[in-house]
Amino acid sequence: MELGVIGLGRMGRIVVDRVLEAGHEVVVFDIDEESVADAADAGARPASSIGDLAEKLGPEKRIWLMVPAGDPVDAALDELAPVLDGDDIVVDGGNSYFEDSVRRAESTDAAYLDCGTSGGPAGAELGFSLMVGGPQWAYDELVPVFDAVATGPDGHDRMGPAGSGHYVKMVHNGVEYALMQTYGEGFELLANGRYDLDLESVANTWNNGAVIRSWLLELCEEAFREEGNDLGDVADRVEGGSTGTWTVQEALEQEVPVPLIYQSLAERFGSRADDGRFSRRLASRLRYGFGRHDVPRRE
Ligand SMILES: NC(=O)C1=CN([C@@H]2O[C@H](COP(=O)(O)OP(=O)(O)OC[C@H]3O[C@@H](n4cnc5c(N)ncnc54)[C@H](O)[C@@H]3O)[C@@H](O)[C@H]2O)C=CC1
Ligand SMILES: O=C(CO)[C@H](O)[C@H](O)COP(=O)(O)O
Repeated sequence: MELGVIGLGRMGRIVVDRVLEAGHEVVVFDIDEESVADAADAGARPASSIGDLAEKLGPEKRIWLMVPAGDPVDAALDELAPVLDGDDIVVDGGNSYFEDSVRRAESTDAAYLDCGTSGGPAGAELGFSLMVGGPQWAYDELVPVFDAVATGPDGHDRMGPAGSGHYVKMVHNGVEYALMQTYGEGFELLANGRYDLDLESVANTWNNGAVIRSWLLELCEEAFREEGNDLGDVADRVEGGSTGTWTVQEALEQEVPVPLIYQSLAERFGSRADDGRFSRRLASRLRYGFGRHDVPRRE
């Protein structure tokens, strides 16, 4: 299969490498010329514009968008619109708002797959977890690509119609916020409690057989190992927040109580007052662990 990939940042580049590794052809474009040149060095065919990428793909186009959510997705779709028809397939693998994905699916001539992607840049070696929404035929057609990008055949599935992939990913991120918050609170109590504890050792011990073992807890262990028991100069400030805000808004609309997810989001907003909370500094460091997001550092 031949896949066009638009957006070659932390995530898009992993999509390219994994699809190439599985033996498929990849045509790439990014507004950053250096990223295109790097991907070409790795074996992809470079394109000089979105139009050029579409031309290189030939009549049945399979295109994966991995650009930041919001305007860049609409901008890419606007440029693709003149060359897309009903035999083509566009995947949006970013963290788009699900209602935007429903709108885009309705207004795009191609079959549109909204694909929630979890695993972050740290998941490059293992592969991602992919939550896909959209037409069944388009999902079936792209199974070889999803097999390559995900951990394997079990690492992806079709959730339902348009929007459902990004809806499931939105809720996933709400859960992610709450898990990070609860690990942060537990370690904050241990750090300020009555014993002088080695937190890396605690995390390591918990990760070996404890009920609360998890990948996020492994990333806690990594954070203590790399930053020190007191998290060194990691600042008390957690960025991000859009997907968690959507989760809470949707929960309010559906009248489903999600107090832990809301509280985790509120803690992030509260962190921007810079009052030195340990739990938030750990959450910030964990975002680097799985997402390679920048860690704000103390002066
Ligand atoms: N980093 C993470 O942990 C995860 C990120 N995502 C989502 O994946 C998407 C991409 O994220 P990252 O790779 O982390 O972002 P990134 O900022 O590392 O990469 C985005 C790339 O898109 C390119 N770009 C921007 N506008 C463009 C346009 N109009 N045409 C072509 N290229 C354009 C940029 O030059 C950049 O190379 C986002 O929606 C993000 O929320 C999803 C899961 C995990
Ligand atoms: O989707 C992700 C992980 O699953 C991304 O890392 C996302 O950026 C996390 O959300 P936030 O930036 O709000 O912390």
